[in-house]
Amino acid sequence: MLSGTFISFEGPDGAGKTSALAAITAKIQPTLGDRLTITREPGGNPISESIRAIILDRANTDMDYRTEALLYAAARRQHIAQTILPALAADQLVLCDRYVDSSVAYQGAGRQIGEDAVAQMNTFATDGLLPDLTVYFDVPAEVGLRRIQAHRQADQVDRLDVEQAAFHNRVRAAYLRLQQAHPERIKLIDATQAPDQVVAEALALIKQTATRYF
Ligand SMILES: Nc1ncnc2c1ncn2[C@@H]1O[C@H](COP(=O)(O)OP(=O)(O)OP(=O)(O)O)[C@@H](O)[C@H]1O
Ligand SMILES: Cc1cn([C@H]2C[C@H](O)[C@@H](COP(=O)(O)O)O2)c(=O)[nH]c1=O
Repeated sequence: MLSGTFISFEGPDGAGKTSALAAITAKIQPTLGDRLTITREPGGNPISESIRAIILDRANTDMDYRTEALLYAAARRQHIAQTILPALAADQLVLCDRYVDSSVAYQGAGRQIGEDAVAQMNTFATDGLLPDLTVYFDVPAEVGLRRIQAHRQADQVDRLDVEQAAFHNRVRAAYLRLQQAHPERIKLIDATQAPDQVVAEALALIKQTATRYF
């Protein structure tokens, strides 16, 4: 029985998910202690982090798009089995930086494999496990890319960050379609706002869904 609460953070590159997650963790960790699991995709455990390194390595320019989609799904399956399910079974609040919506947006729309095909392929990996809440950090693609270029060292920019603007525009458009298709699960935040406001709105959504932890 999975009694915990599962919340994912989604958005285009540079939307501010990772910094918001760090700020939220600093605010709620003192209260929640070991009832809180913070994790990310691809990654979250040694096997999935190893797959992440292969996927994001800028040297892997010849990776086939379906190979890429399958590697994300493989990392996800391991993450679910080894990290997410045990945490939910232990009644924890799980906050995850990216999950299956990333595959639909990046591989389905960005790589143009097909959003339905990627969603279907991932039902095998997830066995139908979806977040109770997805906080979608919405920014125009060029805003996210400008942030990344302004703040990251050249060696921190990965294989997907260096994709062309058209790719990132397709990713953002797919996220907006997902949000419109699943408004009860996916809640949109205007992530062009100041960081403190973005964090306050994300935390309010988390508290609404995970009431009993606060
Ligand atoms: N609301 C904001 N306004 C301006 N800059 C921001 C905001 N939020 C985050 N940033 C800055 O933008 C950059 C990207 O933020 P962050 O790494 O949190 O984004 P991300 O969504 O996790 O990106 P990625 O998915 O590419 O890892 C960082 O340098 C961060 O300080
Ligand atoms: C889970 C997932 C991620 N991606 C992409 C999105 C980002 O460009 C990178 C992950 O890096 P981050 O800095 O940790 O956000 O991978 C993807 O294309 N498909 C996925 O399923």
